[in-house]
This record gives sequence, structure tokens and C-alpha cells, in this order.
Amino acid sequence: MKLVVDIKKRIGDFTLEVAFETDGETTGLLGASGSGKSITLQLIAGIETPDEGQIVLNNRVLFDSEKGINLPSRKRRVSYLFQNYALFPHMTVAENILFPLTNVKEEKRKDRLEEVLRLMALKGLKNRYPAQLSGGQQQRVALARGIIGKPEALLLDEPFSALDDYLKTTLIKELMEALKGYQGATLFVSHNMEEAYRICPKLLVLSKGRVEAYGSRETLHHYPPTLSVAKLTGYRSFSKFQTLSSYVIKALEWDIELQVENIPAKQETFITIASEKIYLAEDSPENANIFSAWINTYEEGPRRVLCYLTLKRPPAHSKDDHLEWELSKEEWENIKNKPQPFRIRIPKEGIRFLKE
Ligand SMILES: Nc1ncnc2c1ncn2[C@@H]1O[C@H](COP(=O)(O)OP(=O)(O)OP(=O)(O)O)[C@@H](O)[C@H]1O
Repeated sequence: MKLVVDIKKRIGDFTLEVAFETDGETTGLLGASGSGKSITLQLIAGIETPDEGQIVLNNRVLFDSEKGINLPSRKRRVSYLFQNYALFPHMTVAENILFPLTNVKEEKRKDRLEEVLRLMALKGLKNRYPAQLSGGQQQRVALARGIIGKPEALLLDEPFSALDDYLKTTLIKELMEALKGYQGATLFVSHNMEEAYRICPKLLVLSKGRVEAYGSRETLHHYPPTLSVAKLTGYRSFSKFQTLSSYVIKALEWDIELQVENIPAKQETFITIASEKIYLAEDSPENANIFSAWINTYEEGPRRVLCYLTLKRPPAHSKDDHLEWELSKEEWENIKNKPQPFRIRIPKEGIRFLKE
């Protein structure tokens, strides 16, 4: 199962120009608001038409501007589920879900219905009307309707945005199970990195209508190529830097010299450090990249504590020059009453160079 997209579309001042290929692995579409995620899905679904390019699904050409091919939505075998899913109010849950299954024998329809009702945790609700369902249940009916016809591509535009956290987690698990057996190409738009990470082995990051990064979730998390991808993937401390010698840089915001493993490329102008990759220096035999740090403020979560460090004696700092340090509750209990400053260590291998 393969989806190949190489398209261009101008809408007003906005230009979308994206090219990527996905296989059976679910791909998460991330990017700031207005970066072109929804339009990309609409172009693949056939709701909008590209100005130029090609869309090919499992060797079937859905769109080709040069050959003049533009299959209508209903013939694409693509299911597009968007935020404002519309259920038919006068139809029951079962009727809504079965709606796309025309020309299918009654027995098969029943089997498929039972299968998707189970998958979407909707058993017992099949005779209700949409108005008698919660927002989350309605969303699951829409998902069930989207997959009942076994589309070759499933395009999900923030399908869980209306759900509370608990239900969201449960449904994400269920959806992951369902998608394991699903053979089609799946694109999943999300604003939430953690949600996308849990569901999607591959991530595609859009920025201003272009592909800024595309790769496995592990690669993008460990080696974000740009400042905005790093922000999306959860990095929170950034500094401009100056190269002092081959393997020594000066982080300007934090005013420290750091030994690094790699020589930065020309276009790389920022560095970042993962907040969980900072350690107490006490127990370390290493002596590179050790600094005095004061905790300025901290936020205590249920399992982790986030400290905002300053590497200069307070109060000579601004909010921007903080270095974020994430600790487990256990580590926090160990250090919270110790006198400051602490000695912290920033391992060379935890430092990442970023393009702007
Ligand atoms: N029908 C339209 N007419 C004019 N401009 C449009 C239209 N639809 C979308 N746009 C513009 O195209 C750009 C991309 O929109 P799109 O909805 O794809 O973004 P998105 O990444 O899905 O954003 P969000 O995360 O906010 O949903 C935006 O700048 C938007 O204003």
C-alpha cells in the first residue's frame, strides 16, 4: 500500500507545495496552524483540486495534471474524516455507519457493522440517534462510518479533538489496534505531538505549505533538523551559538562554553538540549561541560518536575536564558533541599544543532 503525493496548490496568498510518499505505516501530519495540513488531506481526498502534480494510491492515479486525470472523491477509495464530522440526524447510529456500504449484500453489511461497532466501542448504541450521543460517541460513529467501506487511504483530521483525555487515551489505543490490521495508507493530522507520537511511526512536519521534515518519529525526536521541529518535538531550551574552535562553541543565551561532538553545519545557528538530558555532576567521572546552576522556578507535575535553571548567579537573567531541566520525582526529592548552586553536567551527545 503506497500513497505518492507531489502537488502544488495556490489559495489566495497561500501556496502549498508538498511531495512525500507513505507506505502502510501511519504518518502523522504536524505543523503550526495554517501550515497546510487540512488542505493537503482535502487535495488527496479530491475535495480540492491541485493546480499541478500527481497523486497516486497503490498504483492508481487519482490525480495527474499533465495527463488530465482527476478522479472524483467517490471513486478515490479514500476516506476523509475531519473535525466537524457530520452525522445524519434522522438516521440511527447503525444507519449512519452503514451509509457508505451500498451495493453490498445484507449479510456482509451486518458482519461489517458488528465489526466496526466493536472496534469503536459503540456496541449497544446502534439504535440511538446522533442527538442522543455524547460528542465523543458521535466522533466514533464518524470514524466507524469512515472505515466500514475499507478505504485504501484513511485521512484523519484531528479525529479526537472533541474527546476528554481518558477517552482519548482509550480510543487511541483502540485505534492503534485497529490500524495494525488496516492495510491502507493512513494520514493523521494532529496538533498534539504526544498523541501523534503514540499513533504514528512516521511524522511529516509542514511549515508554511512546505515539508519541513519527514522521517521516523524516533529520528525526528532525537535529531530534529530545525528550530521549529525541535519545538514541536518537545525541546524547550534554545540558544544561538558561536563556534570558538573545532569542538567548542559558546552558547550565547546561556553564556557558557560547551564541548560538542560534531562540527555544526553552516546553516545551523541554534543549539538545543533535551531537558531530560541534563544530569547532576556529583556522581560523574566526566569533567567536560559542568556548570553551576540555580533553580529559578519549577513546575511540579504528577510524575516529573520541570526546573528552570539559570547558569548565572541570580537575578542576572531573563526568562529567555533559562535552561529547562526535567527530573523524575525521585531525583527531585533528593535535591530539592540541597544548597544551591548545583553542579550540572550537559553531555556532549545530548547537544543538537538546528537550522532556523
Ligand atoms: N478556502 C480558502 N480560501 C482561502 N484561504 C484558505 C482556504 N482554505 C485554507 N486557506 C488558507 O490556507 C492555509 C492552510 O490552511 P489549512 O487549513 O490547510 O491549515 P492547517 O495546517 O490545517 O491549520 P489548522 O491546524 O489551523 O487546522 C491557511 O493560511 C488558510 O488560511
